[in-house]
Amino acid sequence: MTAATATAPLLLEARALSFYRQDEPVFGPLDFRLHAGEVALVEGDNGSGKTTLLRVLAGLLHLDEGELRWRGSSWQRDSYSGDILFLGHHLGLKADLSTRENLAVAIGLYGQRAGGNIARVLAEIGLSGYEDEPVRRLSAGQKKRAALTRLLLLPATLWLLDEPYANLDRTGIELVNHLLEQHTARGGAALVTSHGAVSFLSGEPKRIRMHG
Ligand SMILES: Nc1ncnc2c1ncn2[C@@H]1O[C@H](COP(=O)(O)OP(=O)(O)OP(=O)(O)O)[C@@H](O)[C@H]1O
Repeated sequence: MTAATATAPLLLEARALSFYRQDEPVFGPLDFRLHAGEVALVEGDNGSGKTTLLRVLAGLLHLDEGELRWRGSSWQRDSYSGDILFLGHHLGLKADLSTRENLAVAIGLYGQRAGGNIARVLAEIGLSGYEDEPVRRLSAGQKKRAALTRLLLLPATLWLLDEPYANLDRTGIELVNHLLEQHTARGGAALVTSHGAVSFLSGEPKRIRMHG
């Protein structure tokens, strides 16, 4: 724990988490803590369970063993779902809707951060001129950017980002790091998986190792 996190509120605590498929262990037992203002890099080989862990935390898979606590209370999926934003391999975009329409759907489902503005956010994310383009006509990197706009508009405290840098060019990678910095500076936290080299703009992330 750094001096900064020593005083920051504890958001997420995982104790002896384990997950099995057909009685075969996928990961665990795993212990970690995440404070407000922290980014944790989830590390491990292909198939070590990084995506599975994020899906468990997002409430999409049932936890087999262990305990999860959120802000000091026992983890109840329904009670903190609005606090969590999961960005997975499948970006959760409707291909026939425009980027603007996709964002409106996400806001309708999860609410909107105070002061959020769709047009401004699309410009900030580098999608000016593509606001009304159906998502199926966007490049892979533009689709990733369209998905990332949710980070700017939805009100979550904990971001679960599975390979957020995939398909992004250099400015896109810097953009993700900038979003992470903004988010942690206002008390948010994030768990991030990445196979590529990650250079955080400042500081070193905490590391959660799926093996050893
Ligand atoms: N839908 C599924 N059904 C059955 N097994 C699955 C499923 N999804 C993943 N697995 C298995 O669970 C294990 C962990 O997969 P997971 O995707 O969590 O790994 P990962 O660390 O994210 O991998 P990668 O680095 O390749 O993205 C793997 O052995 C995988 O084969």
